[in-house]
Formats: sequence, structure tokens, C-alpha cells
Amino acid sequence: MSNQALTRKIAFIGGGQMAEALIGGLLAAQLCRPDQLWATDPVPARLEHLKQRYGIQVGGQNREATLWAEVVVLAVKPQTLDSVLKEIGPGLKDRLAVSVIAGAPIARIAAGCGGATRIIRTMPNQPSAVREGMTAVAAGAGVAEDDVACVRRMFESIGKVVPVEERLMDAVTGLSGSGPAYVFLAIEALSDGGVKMGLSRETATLLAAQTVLGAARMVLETGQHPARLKDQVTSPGGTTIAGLHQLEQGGLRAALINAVEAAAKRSQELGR
Ligand SMILES: NC(=O)C1=CN([C@@H]2O[C@H](COP(=O)(O)OP(=O)(O)OC[C@H]3O[C@@H](n4cnc5c(N)ncnc54)[C@H](O)[C@@H]3O)[C@@H](O)[C@H]2O)C=CC1
Ligand SMILES: O=C(O)[C@@H]1CCC=N1
Repeated sequence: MSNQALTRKIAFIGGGQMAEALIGGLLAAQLCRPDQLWATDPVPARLEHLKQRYGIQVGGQNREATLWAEVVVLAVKPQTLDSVLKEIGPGLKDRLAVSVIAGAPIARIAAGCGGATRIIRTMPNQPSAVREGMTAVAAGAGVAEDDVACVRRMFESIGKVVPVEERLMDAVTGLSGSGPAYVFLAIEALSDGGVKMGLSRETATLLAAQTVLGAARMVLETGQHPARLKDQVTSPGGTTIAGLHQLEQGGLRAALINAVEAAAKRSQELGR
């Protein structure tokens, strides 16, 4: 992969959490200079924060930022997309639009800008803020290879990237998009268990979080099936099987499967 900096100017329509994660990643990886980035937002405090912290251009003018840029990242909430497209849709023609918006199909974005735009739909996730994100990418019709390569490099600055067919984006949203929240819940609950058994909250949360991080790295770095790794921790008649039995009785597997399914269905609903 090339380690050359990106030359395109990038506008962020919406300067919230997800835009900030990407801005931070692009600058930390030295993929862009601050003067290549412009974020818009109606909230002055957000603009001030982004300007102070990253030295990028900021302003409230979505249309001007769109016309200035070569790549336009749509980073508003799903409910704001239609009004933003009314404003900037015509300006998106001849530009590359990159959406991070949950549930927003490429066809809906294309319809909001007269159909002629190159559009890449992505689904990143919150750990992008610490460069351990997971982003799925689907390109619309007419998107050039160098557009896909550019977006891939942008999101690689905040974690891992995987291409998927657009029809699978709702599934991705239900798993890795919303997934950090499921894992936070699990970490909090594991920490509660430690506190119940006498550990301080601080120690219990450290043990829980590092255990989740370590287990995830084992899966990624060994390439072994998680069930096999689980078996390796589980001694006959030992402690782990006693804990696992409780999780099976509590329906943890079904609860996680149901969570992914429910979030994916909600993503489908948001797209209608
Ligand atoms: N937070 C997360 O973990 C993830 C979020 N997403 C998607 O990213 C998108 C943004 O989410 P967050 O960054 O979490 O939300 P956020 O609320 O932090 O950011 C959205 C920003 O858009 C601004 N905004 C509102 N109306 C605007 C307008 N007319 N023009 C320009 N900006 C406007 C808001 O003031 C806000 O700062 C959402 O569509 C969400 O589905 C995707 C993956 C993960
Ligand atoms: O909850 C949401 O709608 C967004 C999309 C993925 C993560 N958060």
C-alpha cells in the first residue's frame, strides 16, 4: 500500500464524534494536512473545538464546504440526511460522497443529489476514535478504483477496513457498528462481578477491559476459531466451565445473536 499523503481536499458535513475520529486519524497518520480538511456544524462549540484541537478549517456553510472539496464526508445523523441533501445535493455532482450514516442506502443519497454522484457508503465504529475502528465499505455504481483506494486509506488511518456488498451493510451496522456498546455493557457487567467478589472498581474494570482486549487479539492474531480458544482456557472440572455454564443458562449466545439481528433490522428501518 502507498504511504503517500492524500492530495484531495475533504469536507466533513457534520463535525460530531465520527467526523472527529476520522479527522484525528487522517492528521495523526499524516495522510492530510490540516488545510486540506474543512468541517461544518451548526454548533459553534463543535467548530471551535475542532479548530483549536486540529487546526482545520471550520464553518457552518455546508454548500461552500462541499464546493470547496473533492471528497465530501456525510457525517450527520440519519434524521438530518434529507435536509442536508436538499442543501448540498446539486453540489455533490462531480465530487466523491462518502457516507458514514447508519441505514442510508446509496440509492437514497444518489436520489438526493440528482443521481450523478460517485458515492461510497461506509460503516465505521466508535473505537475509530482510538484508531482501533472497524469500517466496512461499499462502493456505488460509477465509483472509480482510485476513489475506493482513497477511501480505504482514509479509514485505514482509524483501524481495519473490509469491503462488503451494500446489501450486507445493515448486518455490519448491527454487528460492528453498534457492537462496541454491547462490549461496553459486557465489560461493565464483568467489572460488577469483580466488585461483587471484593475487587475495587478500578481494578475490576482494568481486569475486565484488558481481558476483552487480550481475547480479541488472540482471535485476530492466532486465526483460530473462538470455540477452540475457549476450549484451551477451560480445564476439566475447573473454574471456567463453572462460569461458562452460567452464561449458557443466562442465554448469552442467544442474547448476542438477537442484539445483532435487532440492530440490523433497525438499520433497515432507518433506510426506508
Ligand atoms: N457514533 C458511532 O459510534 C457511529 C456513528 N455512525 C454514524 O455517524 C453519523 C454521525 O454520528 P455521530 O458522529 O455519532 O453523531 P454526532 O451527533 O456526534 O455528530 C453529528 C453532528 O452533525 C451536526 N449537524 C446537525 N445538523 C447538521 C447540519 N444540518 N449540517 C451539518 N452538521 C449538522 C451535529 O451538530 C453534530 O455535531 C450518524 O449518521 C451515525 O449513524 C456510524 C458508525 C458509528
Ligand atoms: O446507534 C446508531 O444509530 C449508530 C450507528 C452505529 C453506531 N451508532
